[in-house]
Amino acid sequence: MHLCSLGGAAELNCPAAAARARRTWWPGHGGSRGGGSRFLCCSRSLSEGCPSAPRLHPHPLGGAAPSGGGASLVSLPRAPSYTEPAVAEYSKELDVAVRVVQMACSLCQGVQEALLGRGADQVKAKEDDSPVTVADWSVQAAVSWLLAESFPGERVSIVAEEDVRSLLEEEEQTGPLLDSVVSAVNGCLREAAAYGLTAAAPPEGGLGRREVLEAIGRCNSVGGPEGRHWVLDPVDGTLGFVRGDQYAVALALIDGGEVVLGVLGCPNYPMRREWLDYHHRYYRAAARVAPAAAAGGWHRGCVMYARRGAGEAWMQPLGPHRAAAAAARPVRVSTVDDPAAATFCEPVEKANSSHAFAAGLARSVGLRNRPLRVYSMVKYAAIARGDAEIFMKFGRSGYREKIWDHAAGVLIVQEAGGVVTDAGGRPLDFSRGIFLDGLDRGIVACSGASLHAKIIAAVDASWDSSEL
Ligand SMILES: Nc1ncnc2c1ncn2[C@@H]1O[C@H](COP(=O)(O)O)[C@@H](OP(=O)(O)O)[C@H]1O
Ligand SMILES: [Mg+2]
Repeated sequence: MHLCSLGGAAELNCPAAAARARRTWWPGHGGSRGGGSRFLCCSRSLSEGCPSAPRLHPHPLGGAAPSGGGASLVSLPRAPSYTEPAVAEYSKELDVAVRVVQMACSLCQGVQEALLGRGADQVKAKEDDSPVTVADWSVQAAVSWLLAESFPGERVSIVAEEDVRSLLEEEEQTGPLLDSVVSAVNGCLREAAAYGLTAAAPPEGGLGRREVLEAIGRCNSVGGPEGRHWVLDPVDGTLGFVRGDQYAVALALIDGGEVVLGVLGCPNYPMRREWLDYHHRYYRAAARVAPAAAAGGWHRGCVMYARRGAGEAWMQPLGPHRAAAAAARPVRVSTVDDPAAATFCEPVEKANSSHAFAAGLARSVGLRNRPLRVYSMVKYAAIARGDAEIFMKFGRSGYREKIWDHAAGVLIVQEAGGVVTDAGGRPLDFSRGIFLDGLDRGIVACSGASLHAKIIAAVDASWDSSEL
């Protein structure tokens, strides 16, 4: 199946697409019913010789419910089944997940802005000393609520990082916190219509303390090999978040132990690579002086998403649904396979991954570029869209990686054409519950098989002499 571009010469030249457009018009990709859409499914394959078929992939959200801004995703009828069954699988889940992550990113942006203005007293420490903020609990509550309301009648299982107990303990020790969370959650849910999730809007008056606590507490699933489990890291890279730097909102769906869809919201990772080197505070300052440039969206972050087996991954800018979906585009890993030209990513914090071991590997493989040190799963996003070629993580011995720190990013990289395994070259196993148990030494994500093979061989060659 291929797509014809709606509204341009391609569509006019394609009778199959035009006829289908008259019969069943669905905005495959974020357009309104009145026009402005980019894609329309054409039933003729490339081999059947549609003269105008550009080599475009159908957008993965195309087979789901209509995506006009303000429409209720859940209450409107499903799109006609022009997509093949395999392609349509999980399309509603992916559509909802993208909208939910968009809303969560918007919530985070508000909290981060306030946090940077107000200072460190807004940042709390968890039992393991890692930071946590209003955003972590608020996103978890909002996502939990939105998923439950979007899939009524289903038992929605969610594995997520935060828990109610730590929120209540914090409230007891350091003062009012829950009210800030309730207010952030309601602020987020009030935007449901703008993101096309009207059916998931909160009741009049908003959610109360009890409902917010319940929503957070519902995310206590432990995952595993059976059934469906949503996997959420509400704010991945909280240290980056509190420092005004990169962080991610990560949502994945595991079905039968396999990651079947992944959505990664990266609020400070702009759509255009050339803006990457600028700190996001600079974008905001620049946007104030030149609002026209801001309207172009160059300063905003992005949301990436993929569905297992589709062989493609997509990216859209942050923002309400209609505009964001209209600006979506596919992403692909880099084609660089010469180590001398490749860039590798690693965590900023050397406590989270050995910089020394990675530097040794880089030398032995012939990587010459400076490492790209980035907080959070934004590293996976960088690989998926070709901003870097390699991501390596070697935690200290005994550290157990959690599924919410990897599930969404791994799938997006794989579907964008990359390879992700443990450092022994084996696939990551997301079927074992909360932890990525059985992981051999570390995690290696690469844009291609050749670089991946070189890194894996280098790990083997140097592991015994390392202190890991
Ligand atoms: N000692 C450790 N070793 C490896 N990873 C760790 C770690 N301590 C925390 N992490 C994980 O690393 C994540 C941050 O990744 P990175 O270092 O790449 O930015 C944290 O996510 P959270 O910030 O969501 O807690 C946390 O899950
Ligand atoms: Mg995390």
